[in-house]
Amino acid sequence: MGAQHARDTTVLVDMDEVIAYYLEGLDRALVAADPDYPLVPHEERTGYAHLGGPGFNPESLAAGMNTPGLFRNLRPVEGAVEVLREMAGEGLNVLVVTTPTYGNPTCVQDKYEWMDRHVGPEWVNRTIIAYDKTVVSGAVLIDDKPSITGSMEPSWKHLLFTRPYNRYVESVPRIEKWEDWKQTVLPLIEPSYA
Ligand SMILES: O=c1ccn([C@@H]2O[C@H](COP(=O)(O)O)[C@@H](O)[C@H]2O)c(=O)[nH]1
Ligand SMILES: [Mg+2]
Repeated sequence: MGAQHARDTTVLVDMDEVIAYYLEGLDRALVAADPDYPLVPHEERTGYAHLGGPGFNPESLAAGMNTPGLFRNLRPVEGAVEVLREMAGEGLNVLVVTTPTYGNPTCVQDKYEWMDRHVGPEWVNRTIIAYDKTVVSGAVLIDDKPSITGSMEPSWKHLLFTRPYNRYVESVPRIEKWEDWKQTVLPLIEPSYA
């Protein structure tokens, strides 16, 4: 049996900070692990890895990141679930691609359960949990991380999902909010969709 979808019509979508508010959940876990943890206001984050204020304790950060259940309780980003369904409804092959937190004992299961609960059971097997996103084939990857590298030359074009800490990045085309998906995603995929 041949492949059902062409790479050219495959849209890859990141999870943390793109469809689910990871940092909100992390802040809750950090304060629970260490009530004195110096949280960084999200608007003041200067980079992807800026997860602690002055004098933060790396052990507290690890305890927060590895808190069981952290990934199960994240709030969906406004419009994200609707757009995932809308893109799929337009015939695009939509896959969610997300990096796990290795030290968090429930991260992988939580991510699948989150997809089941918020997007629908048919999306569980559309969810790829991978450290190396470059091995996943697609036309576009919508991701908030400014630089995504791995073992391969990616097949996809990176569309940067705007978050406060990546607003200084100029080298990557961006999508500001989910309602802009048609103007930003469609021109990067098969011309017949644009
Ligand atoms: O601002 C952030 C957001 C996430 N992380 C860590 O990365 C993974 C998820 O990575 P994706 O690139 O969104 O797939 C998350 O589990 C955290 O461990 C981060 O360090 N900073
Ligand atoms: Mg992300």
